[in-house]
Amino acid sequence: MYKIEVDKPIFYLCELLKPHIMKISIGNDHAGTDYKFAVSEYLKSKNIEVINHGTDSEDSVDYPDFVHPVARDVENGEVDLGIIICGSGNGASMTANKHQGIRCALCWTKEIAELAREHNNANILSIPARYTSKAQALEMVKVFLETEFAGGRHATRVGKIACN
Ligand SMILES: O=C(CO)[C@H](O)[C@H](O)[C@H](O)COP(=O)(O)O
Repeated sequence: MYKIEVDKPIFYLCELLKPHIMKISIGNDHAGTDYKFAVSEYLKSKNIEVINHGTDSEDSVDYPDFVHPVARDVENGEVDLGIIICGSGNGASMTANKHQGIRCALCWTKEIAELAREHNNANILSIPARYTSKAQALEMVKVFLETEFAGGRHATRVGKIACN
């Protein structure tokens, strides 16, 4: 029986070189407040710093007011990724994608969230709180943070998204 010894120094070096998601910007409208708190708690449990742009209440608000700050954080490189949460996710992702440096993905399954990172190098996840469970939302956040962009043929395509 052959026992494969993982060469420890190399193994740990590879782990160290993996991009660590250390800071996330998050924003939501009144339909996403409850989910925002659950997501924030999850992120903090993973030692990820959370920049919370609100809203923190369930009083009716206008989602662009809470999405633009997240998009600015991401495109300015102040955070690693962004998360926006509202009822359908549509208005929030439309708002975020108005920003030049943003590729915001509206996701409703963990598979779609995984592909948003792997194939599209998405840098903001838009969560439809009224159409996913909290468990699904947390699964999507987990896979969104853990999945790296595959590059290759996908990089060529992502490079063609921007229109002047
Ligand atoms: O599209 C939206 C914003 O991204 C969301 O679905 C909003 O949460 C929704 O439009 C809010 O609707 P409400 O009737 O004012 O609660």
